[in-house]
Amino acid sequence: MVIRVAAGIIMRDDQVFIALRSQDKHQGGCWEFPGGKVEMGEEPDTALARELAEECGIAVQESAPFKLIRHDYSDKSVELHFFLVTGFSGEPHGKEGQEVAWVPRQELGRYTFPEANVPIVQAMLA
Ligand SMILES: Nc1nc2c([nH]c(=O)n2[C@@H]2O[C@H](COP(=O)(O)OP(=O)(O)OP(=O)(O)O)[C@@H](O)[C@H]2O)c(=O)[nH]1
Ligand SMILES: [Mg+2]
Repeated sequence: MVIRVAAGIIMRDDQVFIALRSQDKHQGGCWEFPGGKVEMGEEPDTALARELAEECGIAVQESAPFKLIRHDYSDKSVELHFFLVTGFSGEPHGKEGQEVAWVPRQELGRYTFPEANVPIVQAMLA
């Protein structure tokens, strides 16, 4: 079974907002682009808006599909719909208590992301 996920690369100026996945989660201890599972019958962009409101307390106003990545971890397979989020209201924060950071795009390589995110980080560094 493939798990569909929507995740947002939240950008302001040349900085990207990332969050730390808690240890008890899949890929815990890795940094992530905030987001979560697409529910049954839901569109990825709707899931994105819902998840970013829940996890970061923002309302998405401008987003565009960026990359679709299929990845098989040893324990699960994911289909990640990454969106570039360039317009939002509210100030992104760790609404669920997660550690967060604004990172200059060129410095994303210093953070450990899940394996599936490697092409995303590479694209951001290019
Ligand atoms: N949000 C997010 N998930 C990612 C990224 N990269 C990546 O491989 N994933 C994987 O995608 C899956 C979805 O993640 P999630 O745990 O955020 O889902 P969720 O918010 O609905 O969480 P929940 O099930 O704990 O309520 C996880 O298996 C996670 O490891 C990423 O950049 N952002
Ligand atoms: Mg999540």
